[in-house]
Amino acid sequence: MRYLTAGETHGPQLTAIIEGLPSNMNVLAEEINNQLARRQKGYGRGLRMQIEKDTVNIVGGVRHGKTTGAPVALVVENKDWAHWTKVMSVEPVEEENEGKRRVNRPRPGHADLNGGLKYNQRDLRNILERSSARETTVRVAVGAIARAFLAEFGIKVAGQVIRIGEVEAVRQELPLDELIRLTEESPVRVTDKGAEAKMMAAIDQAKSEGDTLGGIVEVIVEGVPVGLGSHVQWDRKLDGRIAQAVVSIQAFKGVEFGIGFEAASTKGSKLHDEILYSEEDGFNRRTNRAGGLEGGMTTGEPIVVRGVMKPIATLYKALPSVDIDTKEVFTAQIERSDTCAVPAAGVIMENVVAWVVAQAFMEKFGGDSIEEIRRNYTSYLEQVKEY
Ligand SMILES: Cc1cc2nc3c(=O)[nH]c(=O)nc-3n(C[C@H](O)[C@H](O)[C@H](O)COP(=O)(O)O)c2cc1C
Ligand SMILES: C=C(O[C@@H]1CC(C(=O)O)=C[C@@H](OP(=O)(O)O)[C@H]1O)C(=O)O
Repeated sequence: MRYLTAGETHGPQLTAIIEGLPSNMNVLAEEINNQLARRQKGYGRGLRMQIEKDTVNIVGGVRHGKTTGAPVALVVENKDWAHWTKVMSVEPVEEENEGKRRVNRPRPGHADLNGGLKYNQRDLRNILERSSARETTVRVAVGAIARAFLAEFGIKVAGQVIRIGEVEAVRQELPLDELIRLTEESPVRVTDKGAEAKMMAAIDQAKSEGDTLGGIVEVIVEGVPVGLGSHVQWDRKLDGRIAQAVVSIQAFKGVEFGIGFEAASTKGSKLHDEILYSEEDGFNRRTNRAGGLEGGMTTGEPIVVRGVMKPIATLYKALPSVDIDTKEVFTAQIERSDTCAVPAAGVIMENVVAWVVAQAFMEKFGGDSIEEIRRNYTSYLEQVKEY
């Protein structure tokens, strides 16, 4: 399975094409819209989220709510396009519009300068339009389909915010449904009410200072069988593939699994998850410090992965930059911007991780219809049970 996205942040729409989904799988616009709505929430976002009302248009590969095996095409419209039609027009614009909203003072931390130099663009809008995290709308729509696929096999995905700026949330070990319920109620997607208030105050303060904040989000995938991914080739290792998906989210700079970076200062005897066996549960572990992955393969324990998001690049109190025309020192251009997008990014991370796990599941149990995959899966579970 693979997918591509296209579209600009202020263009008419974002598009995704997914290739390789099995037939006879339920794909409901309502489920996709639910994920899109989750992505739009989250304390700290700018005015754009009040303009958009993201909903999906399924324009290929699905009939009467089920996949046919053909590529699935998804479209999400930009409501903001109405305000940008002239600036963004695909036709050459008239002279009077030519200079309007041209970007010539690159923002440190964004893609503007590198993209301008690389693609030889003198209007950096041609870079920012595509580097913008607006693109994640359709990645989330794709992830919603991956989640629906995983749900057919009892696999669930959830997420929570662990840190915003200097405020860390106390992590509770909760049943996944409870975690989902509590984080859905929280504007910053935490279960720790004390941290919630402090995080919101930190975002307000950063905003009033023209500054921005980053943070850490955690994603948990429960119900995965042992043996997704593989140890035999570098690009089949599932931890590596999940890491790639996480760091591909705009502004994500780090990733860790299970106990993560703490592993560096933990002795082996205190780190590795002891192997247990019982008739009822088969092979299992008392602990899950590995975060559900060993040797690039799932252990059967939940996948636990965290991603680090840097602070938003566009600062209302802009940083020094250089005008690409005059080469003079100026402050960077200010585009309308978020103060903190960590809670929203947590939803994005859930969905990109769901995609990679669904992809690995398809590789292992793959078939052309959901029925064929179910047969393959059931037979593998028998093999594992009898091992
Ligand atoms: C949900 C989300 C919202 C974002 N909003 C903004 C924003 O309003 N302004 C901004 O400068 N960057 C924002 N970013 C981050 C930029 O898109 C990102 O920093 C930029 O594309 C450069 O890529 P890099 O940070 O991965 O190197 C956002 C990222 C995410 C995930
Ligand atoms: C549009 C979204 O996020 C955008 C991501 C983004 C960036 O630079 O990444 C910059 C802002 O764009 P705008 O100037 O249009 O407000 C955010 O709003 C979205 O998440 O749907």
